[in-house]
Amino acid sequence: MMQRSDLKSRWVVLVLTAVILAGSYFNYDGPAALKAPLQETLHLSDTQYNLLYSVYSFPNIVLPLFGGLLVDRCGTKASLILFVSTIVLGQGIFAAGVALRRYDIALVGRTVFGMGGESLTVVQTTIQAVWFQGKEMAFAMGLGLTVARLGSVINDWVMPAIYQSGVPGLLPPLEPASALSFGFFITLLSLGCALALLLLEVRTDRFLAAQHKREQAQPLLHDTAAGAEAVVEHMSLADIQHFSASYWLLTVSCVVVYATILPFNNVAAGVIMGKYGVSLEVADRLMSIPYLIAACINPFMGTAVDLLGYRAVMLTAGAAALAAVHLSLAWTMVPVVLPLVAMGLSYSAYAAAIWPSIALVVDGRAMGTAFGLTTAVQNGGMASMPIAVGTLRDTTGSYQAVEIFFACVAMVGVAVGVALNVVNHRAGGGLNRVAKRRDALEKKLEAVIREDLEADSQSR
Ligand SMILES: NCCCC[C@H](NC(=O)[C@@H](N)CC(=O)O)C(=O)O
Repeated sequence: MMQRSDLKSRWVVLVLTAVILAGSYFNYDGPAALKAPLQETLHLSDTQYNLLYSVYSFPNIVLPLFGGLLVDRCGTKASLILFVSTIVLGQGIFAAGVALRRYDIALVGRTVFGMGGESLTVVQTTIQAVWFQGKEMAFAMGLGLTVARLGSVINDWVMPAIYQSGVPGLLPPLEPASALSFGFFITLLSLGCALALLLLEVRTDRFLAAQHKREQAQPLLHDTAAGAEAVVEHMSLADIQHFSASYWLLTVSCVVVYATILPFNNVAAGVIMGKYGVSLEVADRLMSIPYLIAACINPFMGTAVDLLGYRAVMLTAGAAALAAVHLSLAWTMVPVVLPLVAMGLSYSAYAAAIWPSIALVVDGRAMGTAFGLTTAVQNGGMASMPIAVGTLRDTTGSYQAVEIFFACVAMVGVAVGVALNVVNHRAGGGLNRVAKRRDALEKKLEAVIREDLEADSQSR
């Protein structure tokens, strides 16, 4: 039966989903690019400024799970429009709050933005998984992540520039709300792409339904259907208990390994300055190396995964390399560029393997819930990591203990990866096989069954 992944329009879907997420990542990092002007304009302490990020993160320890359930129950189309509209609304409220010099309104804006932001990642990943299943899934997810991360990088350049010069005739200079209003226009661009995607999905539904009808009209498929209607079961929270051991191991791996990458970025400048004695400006530039490297090579890592498989091996190797990176930052004085480049490579390898793996170990109707649950648990890890890191740094007075801690967490990721390889091997080793080959095998099997049924119906 023809599927979405057989259609050429999947490449349009890839572009649209990538731009949608880039709009979200662009605005997530908005406060960081405008830290000083925001603190000055709204008279914010460091704690109040950090709260702009905490109110984004904390609800997301739970929300993406329900976001994912919504994706499975109501479909990707409705969920996509809902989550993109939520980030538009959130960014609008945030910009208005800053324009009105109302910190409370700004906080409400960031909270609403967060309610859409992470669930948007879930629906975006689900859409890519559906459109690229058995095809170039890891490449598509890698390219999507690259574009999204570019959204963060562009934000770092564009926001301060708009703050300085405004937009002639439209937005006044030296006003943080101007830059944030520009961010609001970017969310409108995401909404435009979401609407275009909605149209494409509706047309695709019609096309595939017509195609399906035509296939059912063939005598063979009358036989297989035997007059029975396909039952579409709806996903419920209780169905989570049926997720496989591989899924749970992937989720634990995602929490621990991501906890050694993204939260490291928050303290990277401090680690580099403390250890190598460079200025804040130099440390800021150096700390962008891992994300830049990852952004450049994500699509290639994705292609490697699509062509070779070895997902479980790759995510275990990624965790091991991250442990080595953190140990070298704790105990050696190698030029700092080396561990930072190695971190970018390992992050990219890990990300290329983990997200497509989740799509492979769950049933299609549970995909949104599975991505949602993993994202929710992952956010739990990322919300608690800064607290652990801050406490370690305050009690020991140095970043060495922090780096050893990061390395230990990465080693837990290695142990989970080894367990995943064993469990998955016992279950047939699907994670380490090439998805295309699985697809081909399934098609071969389908053809054999089809031939059998045809022979059967002729002999009757
Ligand atoms: N299509 C996969 C998208 C996930 C990419 C991943 N993002 C996350 O894990 C987010 N849930 C958390 C975050 O962005 O902070 C990434 O590697 O950025």
